[in-house]
Amino acid sequence: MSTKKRRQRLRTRKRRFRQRSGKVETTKNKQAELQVGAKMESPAVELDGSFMEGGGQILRVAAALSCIGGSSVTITKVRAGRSTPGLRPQHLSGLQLVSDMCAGVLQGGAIGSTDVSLTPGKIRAGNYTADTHTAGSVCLLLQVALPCALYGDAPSILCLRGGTNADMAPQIDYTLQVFKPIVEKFGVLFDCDIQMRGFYPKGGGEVTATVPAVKELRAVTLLERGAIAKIHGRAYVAAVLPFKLAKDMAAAAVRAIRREVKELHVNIQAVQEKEAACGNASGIIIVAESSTGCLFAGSALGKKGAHADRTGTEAAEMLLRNLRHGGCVDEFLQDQLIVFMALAKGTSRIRTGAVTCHTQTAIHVAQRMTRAKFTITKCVDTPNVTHIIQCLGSGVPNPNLDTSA
Ligand SMILES: Nc1ncnc2c1ncn2[C@@H]1O[C@H](COP(=O)(O)OP(=O)(O)OP(=O)(O)O)[C@@H](O)[C@H]1O
Repeated sequence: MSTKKRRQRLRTRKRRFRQRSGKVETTKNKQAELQVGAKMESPAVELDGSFMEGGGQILRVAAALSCIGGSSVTITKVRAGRSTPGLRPQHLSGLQLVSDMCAGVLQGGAIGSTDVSLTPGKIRAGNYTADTHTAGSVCLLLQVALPCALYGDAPSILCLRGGTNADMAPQIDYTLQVFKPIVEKFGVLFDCDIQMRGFYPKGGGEVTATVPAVKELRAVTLLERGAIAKIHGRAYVAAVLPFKLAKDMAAAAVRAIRREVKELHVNIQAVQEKEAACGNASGIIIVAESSTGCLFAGSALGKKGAHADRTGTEAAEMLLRNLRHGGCVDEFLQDQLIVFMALAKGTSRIRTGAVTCHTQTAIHVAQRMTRAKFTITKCVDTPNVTHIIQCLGSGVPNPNLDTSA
């Protein structure tokens, strides 16, 4: 027998002996210990779904942080603040998606359910599909799944189906032009392709997001607004709606913005969506960029019987409202950044206008689910009143990636 083989045999014998005497950690033992450890470190959390905002956002923030942190979460009184309480298709598909991504156990996962719990397992990278089968927002599916995908062991590909431009949710253009460049500052990199736009009531939209895993997220400081340097936008009509509606929306929006912002050229493109759109719809998104890289948006969707002018003006007024306050993010981005602030390593500071109820709710959930600590400071600098949301993040490293590499 060769020396090499003899040594190998000896090592095997020694290991068997240590196993019998309980001195060695087999992979199985290690996993069991880790699981017990994870459970001990991450106690189950119970959340009241009617708290403050009382809507779907509580579910998304809680489920994403449960997946990443390993603590099970139970949410009672789901969406009690809404006229149709309980899980709707978008919320249910989002929960099922993250449950799949972390090989978790989802209880109460049914339309209308008002009590739901998620017991997460380990996040596994892969190709995942979620379909709301309605016009439920694909951007809100991304909102719950993106943080989880970041904590996988490799890149994940998410195929998300539903509405790309839905009401009361980010339009996909917002996700790509406002949300994406800002979360990149935390180290959140993803690509997103729009295969098909989908609208109310049919849905039928599809986007594919490719999300690389991260080792950890970094803290972000956004305190200086700078000057508004650029305003551009997109007014669209899809399918059989006349192109004139898009032009009218764009023109009305430009007129409204010009009343307050006189020194900048405002470029809003009118677009007719043809092949890659499912259903009749119209809408507009306008984005303003500041000299320090802050991004703000105003958006609106055309409604049956409403004039295109009205839709354009509505989006412009939303944008102007967000330009007036002097903060560095708009009223929607605030709440969408809370999860990343909570997960990041170090202290993030973000100047905002009035702190929204969605943001306060997200902070409440993030503090229940992680060790992150948030404070909000009001700053009066006449005529502006802004707030600084500060967060000492929990600095959660990705346990699924080899951080020594
Ligand atoms: N016009 C908009 N532009 C960008 N983001 C938006 C816009 N409107 C809403 N959002 C974002 O969409 C999310 C909506 O969360 P919310 O919980 O209200 O919706 P939901 O999941 O559809 O649940 P519910 O039906 O209970 O309201 C928030 O993150 C909010 O910031």
